[in-house]
Order: sequence, then structure tokens, then C-alpha cells
Amino acid sequence: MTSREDCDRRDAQDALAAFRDEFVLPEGVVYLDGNSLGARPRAAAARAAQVVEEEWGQDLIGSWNTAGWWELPGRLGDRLAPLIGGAPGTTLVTDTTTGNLFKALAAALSIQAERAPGRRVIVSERDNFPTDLYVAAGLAELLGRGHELRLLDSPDALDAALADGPAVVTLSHVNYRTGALWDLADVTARVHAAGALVVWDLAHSVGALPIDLTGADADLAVGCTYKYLNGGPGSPAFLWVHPRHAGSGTSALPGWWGHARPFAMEPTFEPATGVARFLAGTQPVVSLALVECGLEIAARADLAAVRAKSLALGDLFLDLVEQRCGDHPLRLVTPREHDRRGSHLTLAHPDAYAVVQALIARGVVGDYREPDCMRFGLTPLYLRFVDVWDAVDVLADVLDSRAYAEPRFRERSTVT
Ligand SMILES: Cc1ncc(COP(=O)(O)O)c(C=O)c1O
Ligand SMILES: Nc1c(O)cccc1C(=O)C[C@H](N)C(=O)O
Repeated sequence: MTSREDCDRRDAQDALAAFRDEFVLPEGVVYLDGNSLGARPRAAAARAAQVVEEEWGQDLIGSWNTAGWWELPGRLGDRLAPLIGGAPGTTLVTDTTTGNLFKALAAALSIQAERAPGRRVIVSERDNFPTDLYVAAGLAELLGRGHELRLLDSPDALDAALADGPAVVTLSHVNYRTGALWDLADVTARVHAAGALVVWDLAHSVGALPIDLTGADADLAVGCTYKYLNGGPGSPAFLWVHPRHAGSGTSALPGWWGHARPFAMEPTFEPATGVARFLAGTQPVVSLALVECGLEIAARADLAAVRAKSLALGDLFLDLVEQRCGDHPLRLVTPREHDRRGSHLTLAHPDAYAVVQALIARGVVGDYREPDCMRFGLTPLYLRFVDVWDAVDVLADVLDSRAYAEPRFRERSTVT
């Protein structure tokens, strides 16, 4: 059995270990929820003070020009692009993942309306993150042209859905609940071979594993910056568009920020060239500025090493859970194979909600997802092997002692 000392030794040899110092983590907490809200980069507090006190406080409106506020979405997009295999000028950091998905899907459908007008089906997964499904269904209805959303009940159903000639396929690269990973290049090739376009949601994979959208020849992608990119609560999301589509596909939200000449204040919309046409309106500058602190750290981390450590942390977690919690009714929801899982692990338990609350009370922070899932996020930039050991130690004790049976652990908060 792996001992805590073994984990200490692995931490001592870990090439990514020094990154932990770049984050602020509360004393006595093992944070396994960076897949939902990433930890705060140390540099973020000073950057926030700079934006608020100097750029806003002193320079006021002038900062749109002098502090580069106007250019932030494109400049940060270019900083994020290498993490997703995007070329310069293909990526924006802007709006929310939900909003960007709406724009991306609308653009993909408008491209298909030109190329293959008979195609009216959007394919997704029933188990996709709810916002993705709501956006797709809402858009289909709004278009009023007979579009419909078809949902896969398992990955094996993709080929049959493709055979029916859909317009667009939209999938989450890593599933928010199960942690299951799609093969992005393989799926993209299959979707294209079937004459459809693909829109990827990278919320749970960006910053956690290497992604090559250009190499895979994907069409459009969205994702968020507050998980593995540590941009802060509600930090703006991103939108990537393959250059071949950057001049086509109307934005469903043609706002003045996406106009070719915003300050000409013209009454009709003329899209800016390239991905900038997908900008809509004024951006949350303070939040946007903080995204750079996380991106700056991510740019220095070798994503292959991040992925290798994520898998190693996951294997350790699973081995220890099997060794120490084997008598309890736990079921691994996440595929165990490396090439089929992302960077969080999900265990089902009949009392999952209460177990998660009991763990949080003991300083091990994971989260709960319906109907019976405990999620544990593995963030290699600030998580140590010894943290995983400590987390499983607490989990074993919470389960063995039935500490989770206390009534207070059954009280539901809004955010689970
Ligand atoms: C796959 C996926 N898409 C989208 C979102 C959220 O989108 P938004 O930031 O717009 O709330 C999440 C999680 O919050 C998610 O897991
Ligand atoms: N986006 C979130 C939020 O606004 C509040 C609380 C949690 C979240 C999340 O990150 C949800 C998340 N995408 C999930 O995978 O469940």
C-alpha cells in the first residue's frame, strides 16, 4: 500500500511542484474542486488593485485606450490560443460559455444553412452540461426553421446519429459529471466525414490536458476560464473559430464591439474581420484583466507534464480508494482508462451529498452532482500527491465512522 511518505517522495521529485507557490490556498484545506472554480493566482490581488485603483481610479475613461481595455478580449484570446492549438487571431476571451455557445452554434447553423440547407438536426449528449442543451434547444426553437436537438444516450450512438445527416454536433470534450473524455480529433474527423460541423465545449479540459483544435481541424469551440485556468469566479469565457469560418457565419448577437468600425456608430452592422465579429458588447474589464494572471501561469506549464501528473494523481486516488474504502458502496463513474478520462474523478455513493458535506467539514473540498455523484478535481499545478493521500485518508474515516450521517450534512445549499 502507498504510504504518505511515498507521496512525499513523489512530491519532492515533481517537476511541477513549484507552481503551487503561485496560488493562494487556505491552510488545512485539500482543494479538489478546481474543476469548478480554480484557486486564486497570487498575482491576482495586485492586478485587481491595479485595475481598480490606477486604471479605473486614476485614469478613468482614458484607460480604454491607455490601459488596453478595448483590446483585452483579443489579446487574452491570443494568450489562451496556444493552450487549445489555436493560431493568433482565432480566439476571444469574452462573455460567458453559455453566450459563446449560443453564438458558436448559431454561426455553425448559419454556415450549414448555406452549404446544406436540408440539414436541421443538432446532435448532443443527454448527459451534456445542462446549459449546452438549453442553448441548443432554445436556438433551434428561436430559428423557427424546423431545427431539432437529438440527444445521444451513449457515445456508441454517435455513428447512428451521424448517419442521419445532422447539421451540427456539439459535445463537451470532458463530461462535467462523469469526467469521461471524447477523442477530439477522432470525433471531429467522423463528424466531418458525415458532412456536419462540430462545436466543442472545452470547459472541463482547457488547461488540464493538451488540446489541438487546429490539428484536429475542428470548427468552433468554447470554454471557460474559471476552472483549470484560474481566472476567478465568473471570469469571462472564450470562443475559438477556425480561420476558414472566421469570415462566414453570422453572429447571433451582432453588437457594436463586433462592428468593423465601432466608433463610426453606423446604424447598420458590418462585421469586423475574423473572430472579432463575435464580440458583442462592453466587457467586464475587472474580471477580464484577472484572467491574464491565470493564463500567465498556464503559459509556463508544460501541458504534457500537467496531463501526466493529472493521470498520476488520479491513479493514486483510485488505488487508495480501492485499498482503503473497498468495503463501502462506492462506484467509479469515470472511465479508468487514461485515454478516456479528463482531470476529475467521480464516485457514486447512495449518500453522496452528505459524504461530500462531511468531507468539506473536514477540509477536503469536492462537490456533489445529481443524482449520486461525488466529484474530485485534480489540478496538477497546485495539488500534491500528499494531498491526494490526505483526502482519501479523510474519505475513509468519514465512511468508516459514518460521520456523514449527521443531520447537518443533509441540509442542501443552493450550490452543491
Ligand atoms: C461543460 C460546461 N459548459 C458550460 C458551463 C457553464 O457555463 P457558464 O460559465 O456560462 O455558466 C459549465 C460549468 O459551469 C460546464 O461544465
Ligand atoms: N459555473 C458554476 C457556477 O456559476 C456556480 C457554481 C458552480 C459552477 C460550476 O462550475 C458548475 C460546473 N461547470 C460543473 O461542472 O458542474
